[in-house]
Amino acid sequence: MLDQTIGQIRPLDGAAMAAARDRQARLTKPPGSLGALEELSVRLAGLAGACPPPLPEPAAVAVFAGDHGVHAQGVSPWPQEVTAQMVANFLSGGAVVNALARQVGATVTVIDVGVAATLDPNPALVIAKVRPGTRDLTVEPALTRTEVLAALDVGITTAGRLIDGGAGVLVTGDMGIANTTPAAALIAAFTGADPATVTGRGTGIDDETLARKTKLVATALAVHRPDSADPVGVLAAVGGCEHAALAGFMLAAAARRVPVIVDGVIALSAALAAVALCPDALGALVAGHRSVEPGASVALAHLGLEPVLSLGMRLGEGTGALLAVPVVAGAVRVLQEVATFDSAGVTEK
Ligand SMILES: Cc1cc2ncn([C@H]3O[C@H](COP(=O)(O)O)[C@@H](O)[C@H]3O)c2cc1C
Ligand SMILES: O=C(O)c1cccnc1
Repeated sequence: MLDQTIGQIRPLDGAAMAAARDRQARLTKPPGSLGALEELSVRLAGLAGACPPPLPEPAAVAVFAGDHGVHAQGVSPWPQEVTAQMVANFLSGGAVVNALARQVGATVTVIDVGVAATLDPNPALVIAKVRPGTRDLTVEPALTRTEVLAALDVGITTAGRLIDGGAGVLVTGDMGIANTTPAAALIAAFTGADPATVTGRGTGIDDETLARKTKLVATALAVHRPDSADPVGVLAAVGGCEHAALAGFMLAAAARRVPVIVDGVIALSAALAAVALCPDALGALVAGHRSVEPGASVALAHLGLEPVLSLGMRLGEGTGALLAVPVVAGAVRVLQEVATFDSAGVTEK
């Protein structure tokens, strides 16, 4: 599915982007007065191949859940069983992602792509477990290449289902205790940044644990020497099931020319993998927010994306990206509905 998906991804449509720029200049407002909304509307026109593009709604967030062998190294203050417990919380509607999804009218889909525990059957849970938790990336590859391809397929299938079900914009979500460690390793591998500049406190670790976590990321890179020209190999060496699934999810959105709002450091590490697999996938990505996790800013800079929001958030689950949904929709609605100087009879300067 990966090759087929990548084969469908095309660059942004230059004519639609030019039409959107031209229209932004004729709307009844001083040119440039909508700041980043204007360039956002231009990109969305380029993605849709139409000016104006369709409203990016309804939104659908997919929360990919997985566990991590590196948890055994004490990189997170939280026990591994919290991953499965939070999945149950998502399914009963009690997590932050559920509240914020309700706020913006988004559906929440939860996918077990690699949770260690066997989860109770629930009609609302998609079980697509590639393996029950990854291997410890500080001693051996976290995943095999075959497992990475399977997880990429889970993301591709999920995006396809949501788009077929009518979603106009996709939102990335993640759950996996310890998953900021593989995220940091992926960001270092794809950007070449130093482990110390990309490793952060995750759910809230003390100075001593942060120093150890940073060393573990450096060890993983030294053990595997991941080659950024081989993104599947990088995901296998130092990634996770949810990271790979998120990369597939973004690629499938790009293939279907549907925007995908990217959440925090886990999603951004996956975005680096997606763009390494297919550079034109970048056109479909909207950075929802700037997580305070340091690797997030390194990844954003590498991708050349300016986030919509900056709220000092560091939760994951898709929460920051969900809050950006109305802003992204607003950028399109302006292009669709605002009168031009000509049509409204407003005098230009
Ligand atoms: C109750 C709870 C809810 C969460 N929701 C998202 N995360 C976030 O924190 C985890 C990553 O941080 P670290 O690498 O430090 O473990 C992931 O599960 C991520 O989604 C949560 C974490 C916890 C504890
Ligand atoms: O950036 C994030 O999304 C994030 C940060 C810390 C822990 N979990 C997620």
